[in-house]
Amino acid sequence: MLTCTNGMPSDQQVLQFQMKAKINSSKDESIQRRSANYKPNIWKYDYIESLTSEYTADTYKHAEKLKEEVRFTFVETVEPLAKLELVDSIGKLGLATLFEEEIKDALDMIMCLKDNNLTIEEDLYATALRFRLLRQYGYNVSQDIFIRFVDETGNFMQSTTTNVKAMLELFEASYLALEGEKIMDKARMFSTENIKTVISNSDVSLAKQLSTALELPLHWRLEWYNVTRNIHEYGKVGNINSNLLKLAKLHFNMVQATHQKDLKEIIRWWRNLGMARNLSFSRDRIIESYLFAVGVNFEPQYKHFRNWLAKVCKFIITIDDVYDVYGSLQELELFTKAVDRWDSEEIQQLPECMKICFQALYDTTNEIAFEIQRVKGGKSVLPHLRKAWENFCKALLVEAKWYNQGYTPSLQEYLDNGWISSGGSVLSIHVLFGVAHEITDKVLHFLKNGEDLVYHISIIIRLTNDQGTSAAELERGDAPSSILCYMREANVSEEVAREHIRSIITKTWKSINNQCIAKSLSLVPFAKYITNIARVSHFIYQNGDGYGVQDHETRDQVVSLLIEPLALD
Ligand SMILES: CC(C)=CCC/C(C)=C/COP(=O)(O)OP(=O)(O)O
Repeated sequence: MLTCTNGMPSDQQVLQFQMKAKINSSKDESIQRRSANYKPNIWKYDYIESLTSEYTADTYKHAEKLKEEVRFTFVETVEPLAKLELVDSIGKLGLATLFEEEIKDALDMIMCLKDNNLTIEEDLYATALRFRLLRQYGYNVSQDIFIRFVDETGNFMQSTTTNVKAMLELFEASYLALEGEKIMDKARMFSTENIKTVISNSDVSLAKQLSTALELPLHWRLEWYNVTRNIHEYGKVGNINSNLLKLAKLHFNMVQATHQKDLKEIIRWWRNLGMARNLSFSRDRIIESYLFAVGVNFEPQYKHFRNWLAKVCKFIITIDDVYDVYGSLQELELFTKAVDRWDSEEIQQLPECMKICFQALYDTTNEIAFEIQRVKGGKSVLPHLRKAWENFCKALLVEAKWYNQGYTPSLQEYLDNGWISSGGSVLSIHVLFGVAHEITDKVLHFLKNGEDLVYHISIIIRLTNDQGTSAAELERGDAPSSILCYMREANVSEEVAREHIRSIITKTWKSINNQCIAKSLSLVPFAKYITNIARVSHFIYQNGDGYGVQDHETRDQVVSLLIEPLALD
């Protein structure tokens, strides 16, 4: 364990830890390989491959009937606040993709409303809900709708604090802020403080609900990852349209059944590839990689997309382990060169497992490029995929060099490289091609046009990953993380550095909101799915290394999302 005086490691301590695990840079067999001590995979592939879930034509007919009933509920619901709550429930129950037109009609109508048409009694709650939903669906509503809750000093009025529901909704709304929106900054600080006060004075169940909200705002969460919990909560409260709840359960099970089929295919691919056997130092986490892909896009018709993305996640992690755990600097330089030239001749001098890794990356990427071409048609994507892997490996090499030299960069220097080593660009480019209907010039144009969005999403991955994994990495003596860089640069404790990193995450989300809302990028489907990458990352690293360590939230999420169907009644 790294023990620090005043919470801060000394230069000597940091160096000691880095040296303890330093890679021997010779290439002969006596090389002293490191170990990250990753535990073996916990999932029984045979069991997952044996899962069956049958949905008959009758089930589909029943779901269609329920859909019609819910459509009718949209027509019947005329009161604005009730309409907003319906749209909110539909999203939280994972049904938004079934009612896109109805949601658009409802929000178009809400967008045109004058504020005083909303229920006076629940004014702040209704206003905040309206703001959040409109921005979530890409409408550029102004922060000024909150002005009437603010006093002459610019602060939110204390009289609003008595309504917990309103405070919570204000908190959620504040995370859809754009850069420079002062009222929304005040809203975030004011609601956070008040919710903390309520937590200290409330019963266990309310305190838990509020603490969960404070941990991660809705805007940073994936609706699909929370769907079973929401179905359960709505069922408990009991004040929800029963057709909506029935449809949500049925829809969830039907989607889960398609995911199980995809997952079996991925498992077969992974087992045949034999990488887990040959690269035993690396994390054998194919199920978590598939969960990642489901988080980015769960919609059943995007089967190919999930297949490609799960493979990409798996390679990001494996290659990261090759650079962080296994390879000597000389070996990593050769590996990077091979990826750069896309040529297996370059790897002949490498250890067997690195050859296998390169060959598997090479074959899989060529296959994905070929399949994208076959399924979508249009321009060739291979040069773009290659470039993304090349940049990723080059960024990992920079980190390996820092590590070898015992060098800790400034936070900015670290981030200038770390956004690329986060894998954000590799993931985003596959998302872009994976959801496009055809690879046209317009799609390729997004590679330039969407650069800022990809950068900010990558920063979120990098920082959430560092928040979740830096403690273990520090202990192992890995390359520096953003937290260590800031601790050393600003000479502050780990706690202060973590707070600073959290504030950069909040700021980065505002830039993402700017891209998606102010520049209307959220109307482009790619942007929505690319943004989901950041949300998956928040989930995975929220309480530690949810990817590498399989005994926490990620495992529970795999079970509830991919393995266990919901009881229908
Ligand atoms: C699941 C996916 C695709 C995550 C993307 C983030 C990433 C590059 C993780 C690598 O593992 P790590 O935790 O060892 O990170 P690093 O070595 O980059 O700090």
